[in-house]
Parts: sequence; C-alpha cells; structure tokens
Amino acid sequence: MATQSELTLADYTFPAARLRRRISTPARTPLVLIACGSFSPITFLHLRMFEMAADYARFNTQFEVVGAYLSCVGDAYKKTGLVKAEHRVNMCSLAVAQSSWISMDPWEALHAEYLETAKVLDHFNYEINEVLGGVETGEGRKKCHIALLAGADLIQTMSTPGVWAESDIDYILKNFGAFIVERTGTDIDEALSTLQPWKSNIWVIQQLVQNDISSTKVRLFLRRDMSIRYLVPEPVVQYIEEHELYDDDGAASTGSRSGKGKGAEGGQEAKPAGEAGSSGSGGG
Ligand SMILES: Nc1ncnc2c1ncn2[C@@H]1O[C@H](COP(=O)(O)OP(=O)(O)OP(=O)(O)O)[C@@H](O)[C@H]1O
Ligand SMILES: O=C(O)c1ccc[n+]([C@@H]2O[C@H](COP(=O)([O-])O)[C@@H](O)[C@H]2O)c1
Repeated sequence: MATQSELTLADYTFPAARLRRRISTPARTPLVLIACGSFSPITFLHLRMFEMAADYARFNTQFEVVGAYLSCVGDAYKKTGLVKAEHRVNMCSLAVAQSSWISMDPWEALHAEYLETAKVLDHFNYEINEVLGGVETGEGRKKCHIALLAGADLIQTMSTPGVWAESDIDYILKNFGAFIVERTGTDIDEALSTLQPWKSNIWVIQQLVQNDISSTKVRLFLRRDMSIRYLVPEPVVQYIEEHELYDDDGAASTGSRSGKGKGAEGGQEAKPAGEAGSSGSGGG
C-alpha cells in the first residue's frame, strides 16, 4: 500500500474494497458511518465508536451498516498536537488494517486547504451513491444513508458560536444526520439543546463501558515517556516510536498552537497525567 506521503489527489482512488455492496435485509436502509477528526493519534476509543454505532443501528434503527470510514483533517486544521497528515493517515490505516468493514479514506487529508465537514460528507455521498450507485438489495439498488459519527464534544461545538457555519449545521443534520457517542465531561442534553430542529436525525449512543481515552492524554503520556500500550493499537505504538512522534511539543507537527476553534494544550501539560482533562471542548 502506498503511504500517504507518496499519495497525491491526482492518483487518489476511493477505497471501496470494504464497503459491502449488497444489503442482507432489503427492507433496511444501508448506512455508511463517517468519523471525521484529528486522530492525532487514533486510539482504541475511536475504533470502538464504530462498533458501538453498528450495534446501536442494528438494535434501534431501520439501518443496516454496510461500511465505515475514518477521515482525518488535513494539515490546515492546525489544531494543537496535530502531527502531519501523512502520519495520521498512516496510523489510521494501520489501526484498521485488520478490520473487515472500517476503511481509512485519505481524501480529506490530502487537501492543503481546510475542508469543512459538510464538504467531506458530500464527497462520501458522491463516491458511494453517485459513482458506485449505492448498494444492491436483491430488489434493485438503494442509495446509502451517509451519517457523521462523532463524540458528544464534537456535537457540542455545533452550539458554540463561530465554530460551524449555521448553514453547514443545517445541511449536515438535515441531509446526513449524526450518530453521537456520549463522552465523559459533556452534558449530552446541553449539547443537543440547540439542535432540536434536527433531533429526528440525531442518534445518541450510550457508552455502556465508559471509556475516556483521548488523543490529548495519549500525547501527554508520550511526552512524559509513559506507556501508551493498550490505549492505542500496537502497530500505532510502533509507528509512533519509529517516527518519534509526540516526543516534544511541535516536533513533526503542523506547527500551530491554535486552529479552527481549538486552543493550546499547554495548560494540561502542567498537570499530573491523572488530572489531564478530556479532549475536545472539554480540553482538547
Ligand atoms: N473518549 C471518547 N468518547 C467519545 N467520543 C470520543 C472520545 N474520544 C474521541 N471521541 C470522538 O472521536 C472523534 C475524533 O476525535 P479526535 O480526533 O478529536 O480525538 P480526541 O481524543 O477528542 O482528540 P484530542 O484529545 O486531540 O482533542 C470526535 O468526534 C470525538 O468526539
Ligand atoms: O465544518 C466545520 O465547520 C467544522 C467545524 C468544527 C469542526 N469540524 C470538524 O470536526 C472534527 C473535529 O475534530 P477534533 O479533532 O478537533 O475534535 C474535524 O473533523 C473538523 O474538521 C468541522
């Protein structure tokens, strides 16, 4: 497989190999889950989100999951702690290498400019429903429902003035909707309070085993020379070691300390590891 550093948009092809092209229950609506984020680095919780969402969809909705994608933000996002896109894409690819249904799509990360999430979801809709023509049901073809998969902190940022364009929130929640995984430190009711007009397109998933891993904590452990084993997949541990990522603040990173609505994590570095805050709006 070409590493992301060798890939350019010119030779990009949509990764469709793990997308199930035939639905097993024709009455159901095929669903593809898209997790957008920094993934700096990817953790087991990010992977676990897909499993939680698939269970939730199976037991509580009329959807049938036919595929799932990780999409890393590009370097222009310039969030604190963001290592270069090529590393994040490579780590995500390693993390899903053994998965039969989760893929890594480098398209967003290959862009030099920042791409809003609405555009990223449009890309998946185009590739899956327009180019590939959706999925076969046995009774004809059906378009897939493309949905955003995110943690509660991300949906909370939709209520934070200035982070998202109002028109994008409407566009995303009307046309795609979101599967939201509860997250320690985020009040889900509060996070959803301003999103009531779209509530029929927002599915909230309880974490039955509370898991508070965050990339921020993983980076903090690495800077303190502490183990991150069993917080992130082993090939990702090895990749981080090989490339000496996150050893110090800024090395191999995109360089900025602030980005689209994101602050520095310097304050957290001063705290003992156990007190490091959660990420996202709570402290990412
Ligand atoms: N522990 C968690 N519980 C629920 N959702 C999570 C958790 N960790 C990450 N997510 C979600 O995963 C997606 C990608 O997150 P992101 O890459 O920002 O990870 P993060 O751990 O929050 O990173 P950072 O600590 O750098 O802010 C987001 O939608 C985020 O809400
Ligand atoms: O599209 C937007 O306007 C927008 C505003 C804020 C955040 N996002 C996306 O939400 C994700 C947030 O990731 P993170 O790591 O900052 O929690 C990332 O994929 C961003 O591109 C997108």
